[in-house]
Amino acid sequence: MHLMMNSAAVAVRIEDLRVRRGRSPVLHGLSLDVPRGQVVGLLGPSGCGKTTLMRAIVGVQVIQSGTVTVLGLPGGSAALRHRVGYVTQAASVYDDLTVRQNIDYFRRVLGAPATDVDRVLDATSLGDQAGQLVGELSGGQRSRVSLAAALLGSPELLVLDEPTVGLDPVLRVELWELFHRLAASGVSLLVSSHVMDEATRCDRLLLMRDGEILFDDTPAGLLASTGAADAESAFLEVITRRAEEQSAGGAA
Ligand SMILES: Nc1ncnc2c1ncn2[C@@H]1O[C@H](COP(=O)(O)OP(=O)(O)OP(=O)(O)O)[C@@H](O)[C@H]1O
Repeated sequence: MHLMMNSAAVAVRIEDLRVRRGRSPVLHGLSLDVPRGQVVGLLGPSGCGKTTLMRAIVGVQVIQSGTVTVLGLPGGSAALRHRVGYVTQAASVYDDLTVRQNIDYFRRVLGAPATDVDRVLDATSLGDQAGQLVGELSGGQRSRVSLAAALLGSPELLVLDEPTVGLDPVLRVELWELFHRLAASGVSLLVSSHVMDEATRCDRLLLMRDGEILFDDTPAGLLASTGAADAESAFLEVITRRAEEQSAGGAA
């Protein structure tokens, strides 16, 4: 059962959300809260619906039914445009501009202060690449340019779709440190991953499978409630229990 938090403490509230993509139902009536000022991990296998859920939160996904409330407003409201940062899996940056030119371009579009450029380059450890063309960067560096652009204007909610894919372990650790620094300053983050060892880096976890949230608690809560030694085995245990519940429900 989904337990509701006090709405002032919630950055995102989703109630009974159903989404179809093409002819297939992808999200089957899911409900969840993302608390403010925390790093919430959205973990689940490829194709389970993580991107679809994130698209619904940022307001670019047509929904079938249910409600999505973001920072107290309906998801996708014009008033949220500058308050929510979204980074998709494909880096949306210009290859023929340098890192700094890209960031400065997005800063002007947003109307963010000029001082933001160095702040976001610094936060994403891109200072040394500032003068390089984005087309000449590695995949991990390119995705950090997208993340830097999303930090412009200091959004209150960051929705990050697999931001650590393709990064080496040192950069992954640095990015998670950045996420926690942002959370400590009051930013709410929803970060998707299909790498289960990232689960322990989150304040809270949403485990997703086949368009459903199977688990919503802290990493410590996940290990305690399953008795598993690591997040990967815990997820498998959650899946097994869910399958048992379903077959018991079906048999009743
Ligand atoms: N444009 C689309 N049209 C129809 N179906 C789609 C479309 N995009 C995604 N789907 C389907 O929706 C389901 C959920 O996809 P989604 O991209 O949300 O999953 P995901 O968990 O983010 O996966 P990944 O980790 O691989 O990115 C999949 O079954 C996918 O085939």
